[in-house]
Amino acid sequence: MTERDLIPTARRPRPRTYLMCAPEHFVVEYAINPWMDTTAPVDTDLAVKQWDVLRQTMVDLGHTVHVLTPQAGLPDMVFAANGGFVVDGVAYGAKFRYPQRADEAAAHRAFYESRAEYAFVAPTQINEGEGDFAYLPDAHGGIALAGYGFRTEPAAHAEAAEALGRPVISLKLVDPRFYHLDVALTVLDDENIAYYPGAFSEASQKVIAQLFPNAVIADEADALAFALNLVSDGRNVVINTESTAFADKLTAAGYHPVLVDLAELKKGGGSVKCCIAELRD
Ligand SMILES: CN(C)C(=N)NCCC[C@H](N)C(=O)O
Repeated sequence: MTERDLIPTARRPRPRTYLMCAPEHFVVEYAINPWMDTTAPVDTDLAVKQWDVLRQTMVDLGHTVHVLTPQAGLPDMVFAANGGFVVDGVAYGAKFRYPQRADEAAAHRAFYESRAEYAFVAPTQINEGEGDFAYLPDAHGGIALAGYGFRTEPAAHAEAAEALGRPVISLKLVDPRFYHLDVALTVLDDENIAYYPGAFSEASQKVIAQLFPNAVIADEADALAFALNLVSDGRNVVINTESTAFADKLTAAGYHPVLVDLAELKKGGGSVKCCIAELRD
């Protein structure tokens, strides 16, 4: 028996393909979420160094990382998870809520359209990609979870269901500090999640509890540390260094946390997951 045989099947790592974009032009010059303070200094060089450690960490874990070319004038482009939602090679494109980020959508679209393995579906409804969509291939036959309330329109959930041919469960976000689904809920493996209940309406809390009775529960302090803005390959969970308390909860649940410092990018209102789109092809 090998060490791998001792890991429950659901918690075995699976090699993934990711899309990232270096924060070469990262600054906080507008405020479109409660974390952004245009008066606080930002060290762009430090942001690039921290991002590169994250990119290298994903490569060292055995994953494939594609990178987009960063564009001047698009300081939030580092948050590449917002550019689309890809399931089984179908890339449902993003349509950003705020004009400051609108031009990022074209860069993501060009990436998908340049690669034969993806079929791009242009959105008509406002949606911020994996910021508000998550996918679990082995839960309930393969379902997407989708947030609304701050950024993505509920109509985009129906559009995504039509584009991807998967059920999409709409969940209402109610706390502006957790303005995207991916700062309130995360996919840990192909069938289970972690989430902070207080970020959701009472009705949505009931929906999540019914679908995921074994979910790992985060508290407010975990959520404020952006602990849920993590990326898991099913076993290795890449999470920011501020989230040690939640990392301990993940270890207790059988996962393997890998800590990465992304403090500079938190000034833009994002962390690990925001920087990484998963390309499920
Ligand atoms: C998962 N992702 C991508 C996020 N949660 N995104 C962070 C976006 C931050 C940006 N300043 C904004 O407010 O749009």
